[in-house]
Amino acid sequence: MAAKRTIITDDQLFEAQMRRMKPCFLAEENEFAQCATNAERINFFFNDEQEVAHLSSELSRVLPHASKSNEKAITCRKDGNNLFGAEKYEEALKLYTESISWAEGEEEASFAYGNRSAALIAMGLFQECLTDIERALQSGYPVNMRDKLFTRKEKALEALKDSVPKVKAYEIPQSEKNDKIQSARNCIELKTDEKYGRHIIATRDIKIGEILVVEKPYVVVLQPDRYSKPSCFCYGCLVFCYNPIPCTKCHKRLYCSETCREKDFQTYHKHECLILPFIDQFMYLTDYWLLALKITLVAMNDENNTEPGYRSDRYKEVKELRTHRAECTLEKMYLLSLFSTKLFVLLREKSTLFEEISGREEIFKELYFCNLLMSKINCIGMEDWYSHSKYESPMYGTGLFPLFSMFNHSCYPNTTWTYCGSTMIIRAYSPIKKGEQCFVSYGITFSEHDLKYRQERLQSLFKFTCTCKACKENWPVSTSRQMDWTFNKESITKLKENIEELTDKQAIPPSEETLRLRYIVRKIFAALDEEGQLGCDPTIK
Ligand SMILES: C[S@@+](CC[C@H](N)C(=O)[O-])C[C@H]1O[C@@H](n2cnc3c(N)ncnc32)[C@H](O)[C@@H]1O
Repeated sequence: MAAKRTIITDDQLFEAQMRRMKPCFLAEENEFAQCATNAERINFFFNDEQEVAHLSSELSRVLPHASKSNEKAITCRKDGNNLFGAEKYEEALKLYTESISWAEGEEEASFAYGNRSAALIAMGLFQECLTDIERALQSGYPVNMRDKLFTRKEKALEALKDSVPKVKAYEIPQSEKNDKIQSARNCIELKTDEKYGRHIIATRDIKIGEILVVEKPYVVVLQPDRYSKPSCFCYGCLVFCYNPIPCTKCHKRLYCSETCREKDFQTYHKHECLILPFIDQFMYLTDYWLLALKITLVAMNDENNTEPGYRSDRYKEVKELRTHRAECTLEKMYLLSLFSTKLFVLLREKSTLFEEISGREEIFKELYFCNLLMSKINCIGMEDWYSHSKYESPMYGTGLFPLFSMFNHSCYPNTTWTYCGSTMIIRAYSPIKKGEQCFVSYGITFSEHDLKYRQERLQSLFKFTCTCKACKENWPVSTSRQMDWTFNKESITKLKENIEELTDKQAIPPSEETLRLRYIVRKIFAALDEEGQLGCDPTIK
């Protein structure tokens, strides 16, 4: 969903394809309209021999890139050594990671693990250093060179002796867990009515800063920008780590641990890995299509947990998320089916997916198409506020959070969310009274966008007319940009005067100072979560 809640598909690319395909659509429109199910729509192309032959020949012209190469591994390791010699440890570390991901065999990788452990200890990352020393030893690091690893190990152990482990993740305390909603605190409930569909209601007064939800995603994917160069983001769970390990088959995907690698490989990457060398050639297959593929593969292996209540970790809830299928034009369905077919031909020719799902192909096609539509309404671009400066975009991933998807939109929302790795934390952004609905913003707020823009966007993307207070009363957009705020005595005094307004009085429309304060509050939430330093009491006093 736009900006913060990002639309995953590249709309302009899609529009361009629509224009290009218009004559084909018009020629086949009536025949295509006869298809009754999503699977039939995909089969309209998938069973068309001419179409498939054309796609296959496109594929046969593609030269796959090398997956592993010792030559590249050695070059990266040597370049890393030069940077290490110049005391540029962080840059050296990246090259050692690259060397590890290119290495064809364990022996070559062992050298880079050993060297990376030296960069890690120099950066004060003692635990990571110890892990890499173990990896180097297990991969066959030469016996006659092991002494320096053992010396380094002793130093790292010594440094770790008095350190306090960091709290890495927040969990809702057992006594406050919601017994009907898996990822929620016991201060909200799920309701349904005609105007809002399903929505979230506060079951008691909630103070600003209180945590409402701590939700693990059903599926996440890493933003291409974060894996195109070797970085420190885990492809499986998106956490930041300094000493990732690569997929054993390709150099393109890195993981925080063996467990994460194995889990991602078994559910998804074993198929993706085989089509990766070809995927760049099919520019229309953006990460949006791969996300829908990942959701579908996870769903096909869903063990059908029958526990009562609303759960974030099963397909039953995902299947019931909105798709707005009825509002989708025939032309759009035509194009979505055609593109899905292209992905399926690629998977059939280059991966073992279709053999594995033999007998369940039609279910797969049906689910894939639904997930494609559903992702657009429900998946969310994940943004980090602090660590992104080195990357092209603050977006580091895209995720599907089923409970988050139960929150409706307001242009002046009373909740906001941040991330700790791939876990989402939703907090009260203003005080919420018992019985009030909890809203998030779908990236469209009254302070940034005027009423006309908001209504048009929300209608075209999410198919509803917003009736929040800001829309009904046509509040003016903010005159000063929130980003312009700077810390100084005067600005802090002004903000202090407005804390009461933010926490108790709720002036309507809110003043510029209150808007700034909300912005700062959100930054504080993000800083707490990104650093993984959430305390025991998540309420701001
Ligand atoms: C992510 S879902 C939210 C949950 C949804 N109400 C449901 O029943 O599944 C987004 C959809 O909810 C509806 N929606 C969201 N905010 C709304 C609002 N303020 N008023 C009415 N409908 C809203 C729209 O249909 C939108 O496409």
